[in-house]
Amino acid sequence: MRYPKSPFVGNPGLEGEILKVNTAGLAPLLEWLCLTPRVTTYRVNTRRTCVEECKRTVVDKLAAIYGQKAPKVYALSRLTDVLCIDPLDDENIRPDPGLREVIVDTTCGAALLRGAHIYAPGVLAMESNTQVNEMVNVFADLSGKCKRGSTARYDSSQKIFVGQGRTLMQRYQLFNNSDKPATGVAVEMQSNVSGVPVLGDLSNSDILLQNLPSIVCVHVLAPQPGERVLDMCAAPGNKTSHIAEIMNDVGSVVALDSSASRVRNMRPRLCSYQSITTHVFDSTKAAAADLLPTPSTLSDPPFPRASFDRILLDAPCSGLGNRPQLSSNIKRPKILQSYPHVQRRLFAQAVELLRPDGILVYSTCTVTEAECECIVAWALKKFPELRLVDATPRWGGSGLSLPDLDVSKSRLLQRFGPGTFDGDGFETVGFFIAKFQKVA
Ligand SMILES: C[S@@+](CC[C@H](N)C(=O)[O-])C[C@H]1O[C@@H](n2cnc3c(N)ncnc32)[C@H](O)[C@@H]1O
Repeated sequence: MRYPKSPFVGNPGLEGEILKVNTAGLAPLLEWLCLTPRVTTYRVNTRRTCVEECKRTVVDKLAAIYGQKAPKVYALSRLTDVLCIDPLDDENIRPDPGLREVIVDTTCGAALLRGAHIYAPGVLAMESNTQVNEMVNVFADLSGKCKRGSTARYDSSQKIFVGQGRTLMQRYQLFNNSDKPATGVAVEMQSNVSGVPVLGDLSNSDILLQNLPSIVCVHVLAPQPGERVLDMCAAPGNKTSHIAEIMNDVGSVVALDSSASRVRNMRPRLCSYQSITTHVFDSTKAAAADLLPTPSTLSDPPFPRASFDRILLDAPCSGLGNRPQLSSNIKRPKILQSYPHVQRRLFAQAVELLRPDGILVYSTCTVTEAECECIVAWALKKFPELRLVDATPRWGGSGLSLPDLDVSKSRLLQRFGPGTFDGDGFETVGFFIAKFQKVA
């Protein structure tokens, strides 16, 4: 089967929700969402190490796997904490008819195309008699109809070839019906059709696997040592740690998230930063108009008005910028329509909490007008005290223009989408960044 040209096959109602004004861009956008960003990026914790040091480690790992064919690893001239890994040159692999098959769902398939291995919960089906250490063809099931644990070959026109791997587990370990589901790598990928090197995730306290726009986003916020910074929707904390690193861990970074389990999971990773405090808190209630700033009111949410120098609102969103998207989990327009409501509520709190002259960055990992440019247009109308400022450093393209957001304003935004290459010429996931300053 051919790769899909839209993550919403057969769902025109949903497609219609994505770009309502700039409809000419819709078809290229949908096709682009299905494709894999082929450059892998890591953010380097420059408080602990440097890009050159990490580069040496990654180069050695790649050489051990790919020898002479190892892809290029390089730093970026304008972002001093990013390490990039190019795709392999000649990945033109096809399914080998002599091999047995493993089937994964589309979420797992997307991760494999970006260089991951298959973890046990990701395996939907493995043919009977597959042995440990056996090479297998790996397919992703686009239809969602493959039965978990099935033993027969999954004959479907709706499966796409993703790559080949070597099994580390057998069927009885994967589908054992016990209270303790299997964990760990089930199939170690050897190759994939995207050509993204199969490294798994090398993240540790020195480097973090992170998409380039997420790294750019915190540079746009540009926090300064000694400042008081609020990260309103912080979990899993990837941008929170970046904020603290740029501030040299000096000042105060307050990380809020409404999900208790997500905060619990991010705490161990953030506890080595002196400047970060984390709270389980609903940020739609983060501002308390009647509080005066005192050491105690500043330490726990809700917070007094105008009590932060900078605020990052990396809002909950439809996540449609994630690439590749072989088939979207969002099936109904109503779900898409629900996000702007909470985004506006969070935004209104951010404006209250920001001090005069302070900086607010609004970002999403999605591509819909309603969650990106429309929120900016709404905010500029609703809060005359805000002015839009240039979202630099710039790696994505301009925002889209709308009837109430002219080109002079949309140029200040940063949208990562089809055809918007960053300075070094590679494509990323979809993302949106807007930067505001509160007029004193
Ligand atoms: C896009 S994720 C944030 C990613 C994070 N900034 C990072 O880079 O690691 C959005 C987060 O918003 C949280 N969230 C949703 N509604 C919220 C609310 N009302 N208050 C605080 N957090 C909320 C979700 O639990 C989720 O963790």
